[in-house]
Amino acid sequence: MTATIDLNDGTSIPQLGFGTYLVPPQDTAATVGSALEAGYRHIDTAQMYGNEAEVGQAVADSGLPRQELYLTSKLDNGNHRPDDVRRTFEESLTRLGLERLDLFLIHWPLPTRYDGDYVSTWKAVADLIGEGTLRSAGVSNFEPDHLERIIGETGIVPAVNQIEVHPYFPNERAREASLRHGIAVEAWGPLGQGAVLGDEAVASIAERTGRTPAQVILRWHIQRGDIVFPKSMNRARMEENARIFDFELSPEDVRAINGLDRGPAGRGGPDPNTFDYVG
Ligand SMILES: NC(=O)C1=CN([C@@H]2O[C@H](COP(=O)(O)OP(=O)(O)OC[C@H]3O[C@@H](n4cnc5c(N)ncnc54)[C@H](OP(=O)(O)O)[C@@H]3O)[C@@H](O)[C@H]2O)C=CC1
Ligand SMILES: O=C(O)C(=O)[C@@H](O)[C@H](O)C(=O)CO
Repeated sequence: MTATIDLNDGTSIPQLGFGTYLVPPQDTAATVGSALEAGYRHIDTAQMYGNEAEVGQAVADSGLPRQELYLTSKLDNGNHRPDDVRRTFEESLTRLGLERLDLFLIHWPLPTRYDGDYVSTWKAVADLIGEGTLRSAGVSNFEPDHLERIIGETGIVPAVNQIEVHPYFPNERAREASLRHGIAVEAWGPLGQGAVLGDEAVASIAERTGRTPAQVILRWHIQRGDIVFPKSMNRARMEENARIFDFELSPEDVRAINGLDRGPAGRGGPDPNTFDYVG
């Protein structure tokens, strides 16, 4: 169903996955189960989403061999203190019913919290590698300055940076800073959390190519080399979002979608420089 992307630590990740933000816990086992049936093998969750246990339930119920699956979770904003990193990572493993996670990310840098000390948090996350319980360590919502600090002060380069990326907010500064360090880019909100789906330019490309707007947008991401995990609670849309490896956008279509960039106004989510929410 999908291509894979090689990470800088020698592992690889399926380029297409399934997102679980705002999938309520009571619906998660069925929704993720449906995504696994539809062929998804990469699931993105987070401590913050409150649905790790139900993701784990879907994985167990699927009967799929563990090595066929790629599972990511993220450190919640209240768990940045180094002592809390290991403890809550182990709690995530327990909730997920796993012996090993494929990827664990610092969810937000929280530069205005914990005295701005996300460097110690990064060191604690990276230290989890090598104990057999985590394959790859990364970050999320890290801006160029945050990346420079953690790499400069620890010498450890994250495997991925999961950032907001979509046609209205291609986030080129953070994307290029990541790629310059060999850090793979995971595009969260690849459909602009729904906002890009009604775009006229996208609709006209969709009509001409016989695809849907979601497929056109997701294909644009794939051709850029970004890792995506669209979320849908609808089985038909899950299947639609996965049928993106049997066509190609022309250079003209790619240029037209690149032209939808709205600059900073296109950002749909919080600004990582100021976001300091701790639940
Ligand atoms: N690291 C971070 O800070 C963040 C990470 N994420 C991760 O990224 C994932 C993806 O981002 P997300 O915020 O969910 O937004 P997406 O860009 O994936 O958009 C999801 C929305 O689009 C709708 N949708 C999906 N497919 C289609 C389709 N084919 N046609 C029409 N509508 C569609 C969904 O509705 P419906 O369910 O009804 O189909 C939902 O409303 C998250 O689920 C999460 O795992 C997200 C935000 C922040
Ligand atoms: O979904 C995530 O992973 C997030 O971090 C966001 O939901 C973020 O917390 C947010 O948008 C809060 O309004």
